[in-house]
Amino acid sequence: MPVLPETEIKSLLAPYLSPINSTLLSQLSGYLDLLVRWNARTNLTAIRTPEEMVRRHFGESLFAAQNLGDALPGTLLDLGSGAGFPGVPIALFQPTISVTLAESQNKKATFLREVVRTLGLTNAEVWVGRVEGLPTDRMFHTVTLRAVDKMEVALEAAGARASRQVILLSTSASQLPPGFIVRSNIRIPESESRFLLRAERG
Ligand SMILES: C[S@@+](CC[C@H](N)C(=O)[O-])C[C@H]1O[C@@H](n2cnc3c(N)ncnc32)[C@H](O)[C@@H]1O
Repeated sequence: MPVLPETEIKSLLAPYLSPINSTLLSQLSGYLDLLVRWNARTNLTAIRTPEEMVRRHFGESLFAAQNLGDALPGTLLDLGSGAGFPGVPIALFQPTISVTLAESQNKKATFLREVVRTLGLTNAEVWVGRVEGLPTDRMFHTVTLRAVDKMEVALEAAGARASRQVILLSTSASQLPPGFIVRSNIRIPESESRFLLRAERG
């Protein structure tokens, strides 16, 4: 039995992504099952209910994927991916992008590998470790950041790896990596104070 019926996942996601195709819906359902099961024994996310996981984690990530659309070419680094947000939903939504999920905590990286394997995500790979440890010449068109602690340090690492743009899913646009300019800043649905910000290399 899935944790939530697909019809319920679809209606919870409606403010963030609509319409939603049946392949994506079934992949998200599989992802949710894994997340709930793993989260019961190892702490991957502080959000505990499946409904909130769908709204907050899947919804915000898919909202970014849909709104950025053509602005998401080539390669993407999800810095501090945690349980896969926003990188995994973006990889599911846009199979033409090659996504690297970077996560320094082993238990979360192990979960990410399981997600990639179970969902058959051929356009995603997992980097276990801090992004600062990636080969120095490894650059990405886009770097995404969501809820990463020590934002100043994370922004510097993001700026060093992004050849084109950084995407922030956060409460504030007060900080950006040096040399980047805000191109768009959209409020996330069902939230008063969370924004999807895109900043390009100036
Ligand atoms: C609060 S979690 C958020 C995870 C996810 N982005 C989300 O929105 O649910 C932040 C994650 O970033 C990881 N992290 C922080 N700095 C990192 C770095 N420099 N390289 C790789 N992972 C990092 C931490 O291990 C942690 O799992």
